[in-house]
Amino acid sequence: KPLALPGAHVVVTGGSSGIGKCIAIECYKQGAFITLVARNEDKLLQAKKEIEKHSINDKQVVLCISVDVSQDYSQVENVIKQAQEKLGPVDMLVNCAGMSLSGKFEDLEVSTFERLMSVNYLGSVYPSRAVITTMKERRVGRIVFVSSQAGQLGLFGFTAYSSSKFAIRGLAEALQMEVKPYNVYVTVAYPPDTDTPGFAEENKTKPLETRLISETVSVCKPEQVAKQIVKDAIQGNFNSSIGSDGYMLSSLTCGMAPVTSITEGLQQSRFRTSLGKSEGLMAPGSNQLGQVVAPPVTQDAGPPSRGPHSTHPRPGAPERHHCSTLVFLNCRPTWHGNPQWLPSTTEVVTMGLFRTIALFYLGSFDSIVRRCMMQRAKSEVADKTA
Ligand SMILES: NC(=O)C1=CN([C@@H]2O[C@H](COP(=O)(O)OP(=O)(O)OC[C@H]3O[C@@H](n4cnc5c(N)ncnc54)[C@H](OP(=O)(O)O)[C@@H]3O)[C@@H](O)[C@H]2O)C=CC1
Ligand SMILES: CCCCCCCCCCCCCCCC(=O)[C@@H](N)CO
Repeated sequence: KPLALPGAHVVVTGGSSGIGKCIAIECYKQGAFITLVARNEDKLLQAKKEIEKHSINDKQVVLCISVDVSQDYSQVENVIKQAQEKLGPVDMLVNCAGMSLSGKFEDLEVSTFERLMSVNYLGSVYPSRAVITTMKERRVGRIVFVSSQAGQLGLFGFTAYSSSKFAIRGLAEALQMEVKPYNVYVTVAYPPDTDTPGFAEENKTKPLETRLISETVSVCKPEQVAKQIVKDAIQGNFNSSIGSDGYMLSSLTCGMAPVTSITEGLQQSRFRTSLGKSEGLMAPGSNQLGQVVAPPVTQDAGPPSRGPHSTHPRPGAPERHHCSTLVFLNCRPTWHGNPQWLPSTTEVVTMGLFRTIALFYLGSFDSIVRRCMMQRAKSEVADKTA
């Protein structure tokens, strides 16, 4: 059953900026009471003012509490207690506080690994640990973790960041298995690069390779990311991703992630919609080094009508389901168990296609790395001769 946001208490860590702020706004617009958690008090008050502009009734409240979520569990526990005293038990916790630092493995300080692990990982453990008992007792709750596409695959420059975002997934999978019988649902979001103050900050020190690789997929608006996350959290979907590349990444890296909702299977319809917009995967263009990074298979830019997701059967093909959500749902009708556990032929074919596309991406990432290396070698020679 979807969580009803009107009157619900939503705690958003990292709610004073970027994606977290947009999530808070999205929930507030739907009638929730909000607690914002972050360190800087000025930013918190600023965000509170901005969020309050979107109120839909005069009872709604935005509470701000300043704390570092990565430092001391008892502090975080206290903050949650304060929030619950003022606004009642937490219905939804969004762990969005986080940061990114990139650089080559040997250039990153050892302390950076510790820092990212404590902010991104422990900073998600502490608030979750502080709300879980009450959620289980009440048989109500949503816990959202904000990972990243870089939490689904490791990329050049992200040795410290990716590992801290991968850790979140292990936590989330194990936790979901524990709390599902108590009607508490966990969501992990894997956003792509998103236009936020944090992203601008990160870009100041990003290695060229990391930037070029990231540029093969487009930058998202935080409002769009927030909308998707809130929607998936309300539904209780374990996975939350954006766009056609996000969908493919999630399919390819799903491992044995829990299937918490039938509507998750319906993501197929979303995939078709995002392909139709011909963004991301279909129009990556070329990068700074003048090299086309689009995998060859996507060059014709016409998969919505010709890809394996077409709802129109090829001429002469036997007619199958007239279901737009073909991939996950065309299970054999004689199957008496949960149809979700049985892959269809279409799904098997689709996964093969995704894997093939992924190999093209990986190939283009390798050549970006190689070209950057050669470019550097060249300019070093030029510097010496000059
Ligand atoms: N933007 C992007 O491209 C992507 C971002 N993400 C993830 O989404 C999340 C939000 O990112 P984004 O909106 O860009 O980030 P911003 O830097 O814009 O916002 C980060 C928020 O987290 C708070 N915060 C940071 N560290 C702490 C801490 N130790 N304790 C409490 N609060 C903290 C900040 O407030 P304050 O500094 O005052 O504490 C701020 O409110 C992060 O986890 C990020 O890794 C994932 C994929 C892509
Ligand atoms: C078949 C599948 C193909 C998929 C291709 C995937 C391409 C991946 C590019 C990933 C860009 C990294 C995003 C990290 C965002 C982030 O977390 C930071 N911006 C944080 O601030």
